[in-house]
Amino acid sequence: MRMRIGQGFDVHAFAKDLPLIIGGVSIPYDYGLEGHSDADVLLHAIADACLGAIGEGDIGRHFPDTDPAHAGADSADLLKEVFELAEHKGYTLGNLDATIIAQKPKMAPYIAPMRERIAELFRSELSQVNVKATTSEKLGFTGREEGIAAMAVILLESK
Ligand SMILES: Nc1ccn([C@@H]2O[C@H](COP(=O)(O)O)[C@@H](O)[C@H]2O)c(=O)n1
Ligand SMILES: C[C@@]1(CO)OP(=O)(O)OP(=O)(O)OC[C@H]1O
Repeated sequence: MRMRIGQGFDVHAFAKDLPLIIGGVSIPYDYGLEGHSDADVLLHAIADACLGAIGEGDIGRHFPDTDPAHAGADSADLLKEVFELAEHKGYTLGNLDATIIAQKPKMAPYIAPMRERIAELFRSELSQVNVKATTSEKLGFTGREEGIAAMAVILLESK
């Protein structure tokens, strides 16, 4: 069996009057995240991890933020395309683990639906996907509630 590991990291800034979508799940909150796409910071970190594992660069290379075609894109569609690239190379998901770094809002109620959505996008079992959240104890840009960061590690397997 061949195994490939990848890691990803992403940050988006909060802005008023935008929807907050993380891990493909809409979270009711006073602020959303700014971006060229729907700014789903978690799915972007996971997409970068997946692209890293297959040696295919990063999300900005595949979906440039200068391309109007991706304006307001649903990041689930972008991640689906990224994983299809991995599938074409013969890979399936081994497992993935991700962390959302956010002072607010509380992610705990949304972790289960995020895992379900991500497992669905990777055509995998729930047990292969783990999502965590942490504050940064009020330190740094996440602590000042200026934005949200996410990181992900992925293991892809091929027979
Ligand atoms: N935005 C967040 C941040 C954290 N959590 C949950 O709270 C636990 C404690 O967080 P600390 O940063 O104080 O260690 C953490 O383990 C998460 O379960 C959360 O739901 N949403
Ligand atoms: C996803 C893309 C493309 O719409 O735009 P953003 O939503 O700004 O997100 P980012 O994490 O900067 O990654 C790459 C982009 O090209």
